[in-house]
Amino acid sequence: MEIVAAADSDERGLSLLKVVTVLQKVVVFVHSFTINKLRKHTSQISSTAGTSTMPDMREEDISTKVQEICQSLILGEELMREVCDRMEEEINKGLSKDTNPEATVKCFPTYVRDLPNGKENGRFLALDLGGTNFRVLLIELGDKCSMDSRIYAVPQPIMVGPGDGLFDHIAECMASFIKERDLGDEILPLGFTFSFPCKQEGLTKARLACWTKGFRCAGVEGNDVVELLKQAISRRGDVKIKICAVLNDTTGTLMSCAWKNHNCRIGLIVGTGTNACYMEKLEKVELWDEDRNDPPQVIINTEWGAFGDSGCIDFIRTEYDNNIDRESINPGRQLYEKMISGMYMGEIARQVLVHLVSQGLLFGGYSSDILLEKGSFFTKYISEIESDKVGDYNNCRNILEELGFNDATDADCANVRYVCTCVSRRAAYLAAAGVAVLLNRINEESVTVAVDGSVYRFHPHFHNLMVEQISHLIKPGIKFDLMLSEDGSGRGAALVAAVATRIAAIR
Ligand SMILES: Nc1ncnc2c1ncn2[C@@H]1O[C@H](COP(=O)(O)OP(=O)(O)OP(=O)(O)O)[C@@H](O)[C@H]1O
Repeated sequence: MEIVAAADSDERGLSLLKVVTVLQKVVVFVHSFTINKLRKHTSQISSTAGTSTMPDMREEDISTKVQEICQSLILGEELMREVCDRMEEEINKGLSKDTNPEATVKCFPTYVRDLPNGKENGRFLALDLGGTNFRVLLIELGDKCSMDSRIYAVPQPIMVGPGDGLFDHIAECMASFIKERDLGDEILPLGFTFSFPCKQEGLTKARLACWTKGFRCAGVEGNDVVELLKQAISRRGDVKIKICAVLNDTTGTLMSCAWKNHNCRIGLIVGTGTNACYMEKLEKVELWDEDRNDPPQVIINTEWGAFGDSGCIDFIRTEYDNNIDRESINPGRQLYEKMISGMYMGEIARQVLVHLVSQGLLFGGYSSDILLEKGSFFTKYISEIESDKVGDYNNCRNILEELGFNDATDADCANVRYVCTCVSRRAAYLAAAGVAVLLNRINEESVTVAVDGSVYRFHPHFHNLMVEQISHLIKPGIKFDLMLSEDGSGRGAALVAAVATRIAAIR
């Protein structure tokens, strides 16, 4: 009796399932029919409007609803100028003695007072820690620069484990590099590129202010990272080096470019994180309490990734930015960085895509499990999708297949591309706002900005978008160019060490 009843209810369940499946199909059909109608309607509206703010794509392919949802990511001229004004205010706060303790853009003086003259020479070691990989480099400066380097992974448990573990790992990689190249007998000068916010107290003393970019090693914040490195080296006892300088990758980028380009005054990174440094007149650096002799200037490491942590750019932040911040390992911190850099851009795009799906505006309203996973939409996908020619969705389709969407329509692809375009354009414009503020401060007739980082390097339009926006925001009469700076963290570190040695020899 019981068994029959169970079979009965199973059958009823199955029939119910069939009805639900048919209903779902009807809903999907009606839904995509409605969306297509809506798209046709939108394309008429757009073509009569005759304007396109996205020259690299056909805006008429994008539904009004999708455009409305992405509107919060679009920054018009007025907003951009407001961002610049607030960045200017925050930099002034960072440089002034009274306001620096509460400032979010810390503007740390780097103790690098001079740029290379192009005649630097010798052999140097460099360590580069600050993002996705850790590298050890051997650099030979002369007429040309030759470099030998090796990349070492920093395993995730080390990134969030005890500080000693991190520095032991660095020392171990360095020891194996030195051994492999038989450099044991030479005491080589070393530049340590450590690209996290540090308060420098000298050219070889840098206290970590706070970890960023996914690192969180205990016992390092507040301590001198050069000292921690020295301790790790002495724990091993098999490495002989002379640490000549600790620097940030922005400084390395600026120095590396300035080696041959004497107009270079700004270093910019748009990679895992974002940051910039620039050459500032000492008279504007109230914080500076060392000698004010020639040269009366110092490179300032702005640490602008933290711009907005005071709430001053909340007026442009979106629900997607809030979600990303909330789910990050450093909520409330590095808010400007979280809108710009490679660690977050893909995730911003994913958040928007998931929202569009939930509104029934993408993929017939059905997501894939992969798209719902945090971090599944890589920032490099944005570059790849935007590299497709207008109207061609080759890369886009491949990526969507990787994400579990095998039947994406052209309209889906156009919408995905539109989202990517909005996210990358906003990132490029925001980075441009910061650069424009620095150019206006420097106020020289012609300035080269040295840029590094995979987002700037590989995104197909990032450079052009930045140039376009900087041109709008700088004072008339200033000329600038953005130059890809090759290997700031290696060659730049060697150059800082070389310039420091030169200055020390003169004094
Ligand atoms: N093709 C690409 N287009 C856009 N972004 C990319 C691309 N490839 C990698 N990225 C992003 O660039 C970031 C890595 O940048 P980069 O290679 O400059 O690393 P890094 O030197 O470790 O970072 P940082 O300079 O901030 O310390 C990652 O977040 C990654 O998502």
